[in-house]
Amino acid sequence: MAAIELQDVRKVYAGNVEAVKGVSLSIPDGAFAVLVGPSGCGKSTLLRMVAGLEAITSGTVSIGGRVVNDLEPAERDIAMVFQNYALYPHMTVRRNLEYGLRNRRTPAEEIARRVDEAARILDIAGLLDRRPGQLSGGQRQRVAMGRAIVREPAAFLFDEPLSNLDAKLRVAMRAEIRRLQRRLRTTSLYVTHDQLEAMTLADVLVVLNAGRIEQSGTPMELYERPASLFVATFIGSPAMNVIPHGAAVAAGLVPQGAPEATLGIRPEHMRLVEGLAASGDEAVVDLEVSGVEVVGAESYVTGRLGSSAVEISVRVPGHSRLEPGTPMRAAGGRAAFLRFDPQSGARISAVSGA
Ligand SMILES: Nc1ncnc2c1ncn2[C@@H]1O[C@H](COP(=O)(O)OP(=O)(O)OP(=O)(O)O)[C@@H](O)[C@H]1O
Repeated sequence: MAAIELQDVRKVYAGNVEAVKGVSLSIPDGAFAVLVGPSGCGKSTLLRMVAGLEAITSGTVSIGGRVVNDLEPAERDIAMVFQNYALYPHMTVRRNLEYGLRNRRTPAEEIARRVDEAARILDIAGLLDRRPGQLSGGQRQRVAMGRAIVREPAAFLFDEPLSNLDAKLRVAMRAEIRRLQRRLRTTSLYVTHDQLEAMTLADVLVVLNAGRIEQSGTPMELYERPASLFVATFIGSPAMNVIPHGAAVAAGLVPQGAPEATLGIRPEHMRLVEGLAASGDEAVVDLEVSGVEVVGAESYVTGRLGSSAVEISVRVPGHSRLEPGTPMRAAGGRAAFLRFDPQSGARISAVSGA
């Protein structure tokens, strides 16, 4: 096992595309780190530099205390799991699992031991004589995991491994990967653009934006104490409500002349109130219902704030039957509103309890 350390890592592609702009990150031995961010933010580039599939323009990458910048992928003691599985179609599952070990001239009994162990852990022992074409998507993904496990590497690198699976299978495989990693305690770096996947898998969640780390920490730290408006709106679904300064003043949420700030509040920190039923430490806004999304045990009611284009989403229990166009009043505890610098996006207010 091994810690992964990145120090001021940069990547400039031909044509002067600066994909990664100085990333420093420390992933402790045995931790599960997830890189998340919008398309094009540099996630895959960063992962590929750790894997050795992409040259590092500057900075250092070390795995287990050893700088690996100039090592070939095969010399880095890592195993990668890709979204397209990268299985050999003409080989049986057993052969696919054995392949890397055979290339390394691992003794036959050792290969058999590791393959049987991985097949047992992943519950694919009954599939060893099939070819990848005879497997379901989930089974193929398990074989791809198996191929990584048998290597017994210092680290696992995952590049959007679940994005080809349907929603239900993705959730099941996500839980399986987490269980497996907890059991094996192999340091892992996982790339996804799915913030929910990132939240549920990560010990260390790293939000990347335009080639830089916006924030890293535990999922709940990022959720409760986002460093920026970018993190606040990227983490959490539905997204945090954002109210620009002008709209907040017009709605009476902040007094005229108050220092400029963009407000943010999560849908679950708001509630619908009748008349003046809000308590003294709550702020109240009047909205016009613009949409209702029923997600089963609860609903998200969205309303337009005055004549502005600002929409605010409020979580309500059960099946809301509010009709679009109806007026509604929502209240949120004043302490639940976060304030962000309108220019830089940095959070400027303290978070209660933080
Ligand atoms: N080989 C390349 N040559 C030039 N530019 C590249 C190359 N590969 C990626 N880029 C650019 O580098 C930036 C980061 O790309 P990267 O693939 O790392 O993003 P990503 O966060 O993984 O995106 P996605 O979620 O869409 O896969 C993008 O602007 C992309 O266009």
